[in-house]
Parts: sequence; C-alpha cells; structure tokens
Amino acid sequence: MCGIVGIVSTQYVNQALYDALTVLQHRGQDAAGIVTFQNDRFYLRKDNGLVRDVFLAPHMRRLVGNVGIGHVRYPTAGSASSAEAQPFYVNSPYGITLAHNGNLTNADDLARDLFRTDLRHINTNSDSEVLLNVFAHELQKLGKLNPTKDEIFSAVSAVHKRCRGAYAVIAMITGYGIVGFRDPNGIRPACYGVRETEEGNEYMIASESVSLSAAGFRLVRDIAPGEAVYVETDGTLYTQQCAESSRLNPCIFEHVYFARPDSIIDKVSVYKARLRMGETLADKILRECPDHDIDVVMPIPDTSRTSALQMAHRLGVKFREGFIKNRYIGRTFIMPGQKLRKKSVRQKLNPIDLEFRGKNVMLVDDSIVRGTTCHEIIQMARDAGARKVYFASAAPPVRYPNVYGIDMPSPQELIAHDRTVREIQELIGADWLIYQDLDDLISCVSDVNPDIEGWECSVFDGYYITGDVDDAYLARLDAMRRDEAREASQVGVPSDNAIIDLHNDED
Ligand SMILES: O=P(O)(O)OC[C@H]1O[C@H](OP(=O)(O)OP(=O)(O)O)[C@H](O)[C@@H]1O
Ligand SMILES: NC(=O)CC[C@H](N)C(=O)O
Ligand SMILES: [Mg+2]
Repeated sequence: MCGIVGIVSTQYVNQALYDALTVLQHRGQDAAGIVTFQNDRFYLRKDNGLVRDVFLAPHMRRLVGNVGIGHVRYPTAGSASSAEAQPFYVNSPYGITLAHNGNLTNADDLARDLFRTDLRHINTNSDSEVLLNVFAHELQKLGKLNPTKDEIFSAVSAVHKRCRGAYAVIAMITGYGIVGFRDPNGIRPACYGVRETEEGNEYMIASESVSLSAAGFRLVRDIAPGEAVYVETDGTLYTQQCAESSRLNPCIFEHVYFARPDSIIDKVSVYKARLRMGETLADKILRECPDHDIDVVMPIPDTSRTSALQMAHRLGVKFREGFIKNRYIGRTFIMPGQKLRKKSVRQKLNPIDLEFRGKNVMLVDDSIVRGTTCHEIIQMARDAGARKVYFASAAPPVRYPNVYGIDMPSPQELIAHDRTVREIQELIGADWLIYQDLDDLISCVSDVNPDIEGWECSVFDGYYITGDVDDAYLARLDAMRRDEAREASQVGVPSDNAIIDLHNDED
C-alpha cells in the first residue's frame, strides 16, 4: 500500500514533497523517493529506508525545481531491492517518471508485450516499471513533439485498456506537468487539492487528503475512477474521464487499517468509519452475549484505538490503555518477513500490568491477518495477570489473498484461511474471539457515503472485482511471493548495499 504525491508549485517543491511523504509514511516503510524537474533535467533520489533516512540535507539541496513527485513503498511485486524503489524513470518520450500505488494483475503479460511488440526493455520485476512503459509507449505512439492535454488523456485511456488490477498513479512528464489517474474501479485512493498564492494556484495530488491538509492545500475532491487530472507546470489544471466504463469500488481495507484516521477518502471520513466499526462490534457483542463479564476494553495500538474507544463507550465498559506503544517502531504488518514482524510486536507493545491483574479484558484490534499480533498480545496479557482474555476484531476474518496492493499473497499465511472462528480462537489462545460481520463493516463505510457503488472486499469474501483473478493466478502468486519462497530466493543474493541499479543518485 504505497503512498504517492505530486506537486506543481510556484516555488521549490523539495521540502513540500518530503513533508507530504512523511505524512504518508504509514503506507510504506521500505523505500522512499523524490524526483523534481528544472531546466530540462530530472533530479532523483530514492533508496530503501524511511523518508527521514533516505533524504539527507545534501540530497534535499539538489532536488531543485517547482514540479515533482514522490513515493513511499511497501512492495507487492518484484523484490524489496532499492533498484525497485520509486519513482521509476523512462527517457522516451519526453522523459517520464512515475509513482504507483497498487498492483497490476496482468503485469507478466504486459511485460511480454512490451518487449515483443512495443520493443521496450523492462529492467526490474516491478509491475510499476511495466505500467510506466505502457503509459510511455502509448504517449510515444501519438508521435507529437509537444503533447497536448488531449494526447496525455488519450494515453491514459490506452493504459486503462491494457492494464488490469489496481493503480493510483502520478506521472511527471518533462517540461509539461504532472498527471494523476485512478484505475476504473478506483480501488486505490487518490485526491487533489489547491493552494491559492499571490503567484498563482499550486496543486497537490496525493494518496490521502491528510497530506494536503498538512501542507495547507484545500481538498478539491477525489479523482474519480478512470479519471485523469493533468496539471501543467504553469498551474493550469484539466480533468477528464478516460475509461470507457468505470464504477467506484474502493478498497475497504483502507478504512479498516491502511489509511490515517484524519484522512477523508471518497468522501468517507476514515475516523468516522472506525468509530462506527466500534459501535457495530459492540452491538454484536451485546447480541451474542448480553450477560458478558468484560471488565475493561483495551485497544492494540495504534490503528484500533478509534474503534476500541467507541466500542467501550457503547458497551458502557471502562476503556483503558493497557499496552504502550514504542513510538520508534513502525507498523509491523507491512514489515518484510515473519521473523521481523514477530520480533517487532514485542518491541513495539509493552503491557501495564496493573491494568490486567485479575481482570477480564477485551482486547480490540482493527484486523487479524497472519495472527502475529494477537498471538503475542494475548500471551502478554496473560503474563500480566489477566483473568480472562477476550479478543475482538473490527474487521471480519481475513481469509483470501489480496492482489490489489496489499502484500497478502498466500492463503496459508492467513490465520483465518480454512478455519472456523472457534479454531482461530484456540490457535491464538483467546477465551473468546469475536469478529465483525462483513455486512456490518460495509454499512459502517457505506452509510457515510451512500454514493459508493460497491466495495473491494476480496480479502473477506474472495471476490476479485477485476474479473481476471482465477485459481491459477492465485497459485502462481502464492508460489512466487509467500514468505518461504521469498526467503529462498534471497539465498546467495548480495546484500542491498551491493545492488547496482539505474538512474539512482549518488549517496
Ligand atoms: O494479524 P497480523 O498479521 O499481526 O496483522 C494485523 C495487525 O497488524 C496491524 O498493526 P501494525 O503494527 O502494522 O500497525 P498499527 O500500529 O497501525 O496498528 C494491524 O493494526 C493489526 O494490529
Ligand atoms: N503497495 C503498493 O502500492 C506497491 C506498488 C508496486 N506494486 C510495488 O511493488 O512497488
Ligand atoms: Mg495494529
């Protein structure tokens, strides 16, 4: 679930891009990149690491120009190597750089066509490099020295015809401007905003509205599914629907876990949606167990805080912070490798024993995916002296892989896959486990914006909206990307600092 941003400004954009990426850091912790443009030259810095580690003062000084794009990465395709950090660059036509959030489901076919038919070379295993080359090829085919907005929109239309899967994209075209677009289902989020200055309007396109508000941009609106927003370097903005048919089916997991609560996505306040998740979950508890003996409700920081607070309120039970989060440890779910994830849960969360001793505690998390967090946490609660440990998930059981930009490629790694709730309860060691129902989750988000036509809920119901994901595709994905397969493929591979890549700036 990467984060993307692009800015057209009346002044240098380096600091504004850096700040926006910091605000989007929760969407990707593996790598970060910024590219700016000035006087016929791109200036690129990208590497593995957090935003604060990748961009040091000398890098920032050299990222000159009033136009630029940025990316924070959480890999879902290819490898975690710095060579696959984004933005990607292609020199023809014009010089284009691109930042992508999502995952293409036909990347292999496209890569083959790009080589055989379009005579283009792809240098990594990243689907985002494929996407960039499809866009570049479609723009090049038009054969114009100075592309107009219509030609740029027509290249986006061609991308929609060729690419399948999920993609929210921001591309920068040398000397012309930035273009942002969303796939025809609008699976991944993207919005744009404006900042009025004396020198003229400045625009930002970004994954989440929080990066606009933090930088003083006013949210104009979300990019519609299939639509493109093109901002020229002089600040002129054009929008156009570029897909033949489109229907808004945003990813529901953004509201459960990925997005920041202070973002508004497709006119739904993530915060409000999470409050409602807490309410509906409390109602289910009261339905199933009206005589419950819960003494205290506790969130598993960070994401479940909002839902847990509202759940306690609805139940009329005390809300307590029993786990303290180490503010220097990032999100564990998006860390690469199970060993690191497991170790990090213990480093990240520490119990306050007096809140547990002799009590029946209801622990609340936003979701249970691999079960890494709840397994560790329940043991910690017992060690801290809890009498009974109950566990509630604000999302339904995650039973199916994700192919649209969340790195959950393998059903075997999902604790709820092929298991009943009772079996999961035993496996994680809880005295009672309760999950949100999918209909309730959908109503928590839909009631906030009834205009949303459908939700991308594949991790809960196994239905893949793009219609091209079959068992054979899922089996290939599993074989290629499950943890063991990735670990095995790393044997004998040089460490990251030995990686040689193209287009990267010096350290
Ligand atoms: O069942 P699992 O595989 O452990 O995945 C689910 C957990 O991972 C996430 O937390 P994370 O630490 O990534 O982020 P947070 O601090 O935003 O809650 C999520 O909020 C759950 O706590
Ligand atoms: N999580 C994402 O959006 C990933 C983008 C792209 N598929 C990559 O792996 O870099
Ligand atoms: Mg969490």
